[in-house]
Amino acid sequence: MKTIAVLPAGSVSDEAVKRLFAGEQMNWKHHRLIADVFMSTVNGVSDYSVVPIENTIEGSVNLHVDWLVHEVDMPIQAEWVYPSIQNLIGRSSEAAGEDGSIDFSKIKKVISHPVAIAQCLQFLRSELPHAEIETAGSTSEGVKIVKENPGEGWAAIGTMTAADNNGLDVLSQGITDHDNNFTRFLLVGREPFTVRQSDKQKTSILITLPEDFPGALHQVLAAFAWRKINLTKIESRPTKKKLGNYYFYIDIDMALDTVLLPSALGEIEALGCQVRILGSYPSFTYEQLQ
Ligand SMILES: O=C(O)C(=O)Cc1ccccc1
Repeated sequence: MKTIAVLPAGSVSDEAVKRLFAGEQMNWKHHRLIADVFMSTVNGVSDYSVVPIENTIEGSVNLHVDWLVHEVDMPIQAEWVYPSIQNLIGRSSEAAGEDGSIDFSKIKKVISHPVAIAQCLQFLRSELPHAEIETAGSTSEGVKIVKENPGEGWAAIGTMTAADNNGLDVLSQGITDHDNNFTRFLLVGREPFTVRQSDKQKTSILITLPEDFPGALHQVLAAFAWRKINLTKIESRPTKKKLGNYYFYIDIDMALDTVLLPSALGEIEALGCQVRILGSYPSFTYEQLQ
């Protein structure tokens, strides 16, 4: 049986990976922090780690991209999309106004994962401008902290599953600032993912440009363009070695063994660029996982 490292039970990641492996017997290893989720697979304790990498509202989760790029050398084996529906969770008894309805002014502190907080900023600003905001390692950790501290008037942002698991109330449902809030997750590990098949394959690469080469990025993009290779994402991130030095994180809509792609990467290397393959893997839409 395969072992999967993921943020705690009731987190968005935990709900998401259970959809990817629906119907399979797996051994789950829950970790409080994303660093521990990564290290579990690096150290051979788990077969795969689950990494939320990008969100409709927040864009890339930079901390997680940086872990993938700088801290570990573990290939991406699958990607899939899952909705992040966030809710304000606490105790109705502590948040009840005179007439029994929820009175947000009674909530003194809101605790959650930074990405979940970022997804609900407008809600927090309009409904809870007085509340202190505290970050946690995951949404489910925030909910657990609220459970463990009755009488404080604290609330968390998290999933319905976490509210149920901890016997807390949903004070406000669906509080993200935009509907259609989806998160893209990566499965990283040493072995290919074979539980499901997809007709869509993607490849992720990092490209570092040579210094003092005007037009280098243009030439890199040209190598893809004239072969009609579709890029689904390109993002620059600091190399962390020197201020102003960047690498490019590129997602390509094609498997690595498709003839055109190795030739494009060869051309890019011939320009003097460094190319690192982060993985070539099946991609699943939310609909495919129903
Ligand atoms: O904290 C969680 O529940 C996570 O899985 C991280 C996260 C937070 C917000 C959106 C997507 C993933």
